Amino acid sequence: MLPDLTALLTAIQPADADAMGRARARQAQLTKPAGALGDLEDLSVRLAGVLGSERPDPRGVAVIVAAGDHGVARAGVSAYPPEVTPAMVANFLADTPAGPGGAAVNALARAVGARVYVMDAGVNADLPDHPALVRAALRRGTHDLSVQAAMSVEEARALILAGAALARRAIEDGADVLIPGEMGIGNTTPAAVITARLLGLDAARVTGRGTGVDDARLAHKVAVIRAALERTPTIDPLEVLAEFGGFEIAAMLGVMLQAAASRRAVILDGFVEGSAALIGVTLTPHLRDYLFPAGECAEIGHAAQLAHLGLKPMFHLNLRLGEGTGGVLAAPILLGAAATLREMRTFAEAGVPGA
Ligand SMILES: O=C(O)c1ccc[n+]([C@@H]2O[C@H](COP(=O)([O-])O)[C@@H](O)[C@H]2O)c1
Ligand SMILES: Cc1cc2nc[nH]c2cc1C
Repeated sequence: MLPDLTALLTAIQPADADAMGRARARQAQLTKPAGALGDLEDLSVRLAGVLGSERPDPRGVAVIVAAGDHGVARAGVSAYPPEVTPAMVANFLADTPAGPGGAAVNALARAVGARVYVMDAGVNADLPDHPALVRAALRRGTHDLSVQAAMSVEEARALILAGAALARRAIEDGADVLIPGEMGIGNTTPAAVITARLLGLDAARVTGRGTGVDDARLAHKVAVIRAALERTPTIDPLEVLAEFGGFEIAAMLGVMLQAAASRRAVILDGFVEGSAALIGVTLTPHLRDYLFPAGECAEIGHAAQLAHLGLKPMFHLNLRLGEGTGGVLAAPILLGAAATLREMRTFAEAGVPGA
């Protein structure tokens, strides 16, 4: 394996089991009926393990939206044309009366106080300079994964490291909760190929409607995904990423790996993020300790990803947008879980009978 990526993977250690033990004990003494905070209790204990404290006090929340285009998008697998990808990057950066960015992720991030970072990981157009645009593109769009490798392993590695570098910047800027997000017309196709290969599932079980393809396009999409899977039998995670992935998927993987190496929490949005996470846990199983799935998204195949990760989503809102939107919406839930451990009093402290 390549040395800098090896160092990043080696730095990912299991979550702090002692802190989790103390957090679990503390949750049991807080002023509420036993178990009454439901799934927030487990979330708070897992976050205690990530941040190494039974009173976790996460600072900021950052969403890193990586954009990339896909050769396979020309094969008719999406309901929208690839020109949408660079146009949406401009939308993420646009001046609007409400503030910077006119996309769903911008509006939701403003609503919950999350900071938005935007990366060109390899879109199809020359983007105008913008102070908030992080340039990491090696070329414009991947090759068509149904006929050849989407990218080289070297390109995959470079994008992973670019994602990791931007995650380090977000952490330096104050983020303890990181949300990888993505924009890329066609990218539910690479996500489905990666998921089918790493989970050993048939293409039809993991191929969803993405932006909303009709039945005919869905059948064509399954055939394109089968063609990709038949091209190569590799199960090596970096090769799977290079053969079938996208530049933004590689960048999101880098965000996840750096967050875990730096002991920060990662909120997982949808199916495309899930495909990056599957590659990540195949590279290093400890990554799982740092992942917090937001909602179960409407894309079929997401449930199989979450089952493989052994992680429970926080809500079911039938989101199927991407951009990190579900992750941003989940941030207040995770921060709320931390606040219970940190700020609630115990039965003994509050003098409430019934401990
Ligand atoms: O991540 C998801 O769960 C998700 C599900 C459906 C659609 N998307 C978004 O829609 C685009 C991919 O859909 P498609 O049909 O072009 O493959 C891409 O820009 C994603 O951000 C994302
Ligand atoms: C408009 C639009 C916005 C998106 N955001 C994420 N994927 C998207 C796909 C489309 C088509």
